[in-house]
Amino acid sequence: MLEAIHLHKRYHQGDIDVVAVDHFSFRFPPGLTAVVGPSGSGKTTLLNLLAGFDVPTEGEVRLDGTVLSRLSEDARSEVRLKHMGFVFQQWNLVPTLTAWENVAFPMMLAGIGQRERQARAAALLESVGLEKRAHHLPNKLSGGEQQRVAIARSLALNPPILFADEPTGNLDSVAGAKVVELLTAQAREGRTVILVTHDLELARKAERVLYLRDGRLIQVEETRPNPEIPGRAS
Ligand SMILES: Nc1ncnc2c1ncn2[C@@H]1O[C@H](COP(=O)(O)OP(=O)(O)OP(=O)(O)O)[C@@H](O)[C@H]1O
Repeated sequence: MLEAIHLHKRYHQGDIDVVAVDHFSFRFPPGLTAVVGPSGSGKTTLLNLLAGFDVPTEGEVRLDGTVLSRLSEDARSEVRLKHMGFVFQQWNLVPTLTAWENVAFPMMLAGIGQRERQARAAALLESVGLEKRAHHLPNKLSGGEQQRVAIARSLALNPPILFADEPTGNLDSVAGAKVVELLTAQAREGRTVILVTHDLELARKAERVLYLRDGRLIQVEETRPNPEIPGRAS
């Protein structure tokens, strides 16, 4: 379980202090949670704190009880490798590697043997509908296809948590809808998926929407009942 407790992040910009995240507390349950807010409201800073890329000025992020900011940077990298997957607005695929090699790459870093890498990369590309594009280089794929490769890659080590920061920002609406469908499918499988977006329509496809303003969590909207929670009407 990923949990933010009184998370606070202040930056110094010259003589002034900027509060990017202001005493944010939330427990992220499994399923799809969207984070929305205007530009500068702290969405990316929040994501960086939750993933342990950055450390808070006050407060803490706990992952299954472990406080991320008390770990060394190396230990936080290890936690990310084992527990978190990332999908960004820019697909960040390695341009000289094929779709298949891009998906297999994190598995190589994690020391997974070649046969298992082959089988898992093939299954992941199939799950995003790209088995026929496995041997294409990224520049031979459309933006939507590249993003689907990035999703397959983010799942390579089977992380329980998936962060997606504006994953549809560079895509047309059809390709964007497909990406959100894939993220929703991951959430249904029990992953904790955190989607940062400007797009309210997209956000409302999530089970809950967190509204940020000036770094503060101003509203939590439950958009649809979670069928996993007994006793709630569907
Ligand atoms: N490294 C930094 N140093 C100083 N100020 C920063 C830094 N990173 C972010 N900020 C400030 O913190 C605030 C929140 O920024 P952040 O990028 O988290 O917002 P955002 O909601 O992700 O914006 P956008 O939607 O435009 O990406 C802004 O006022 C920004 O200028």
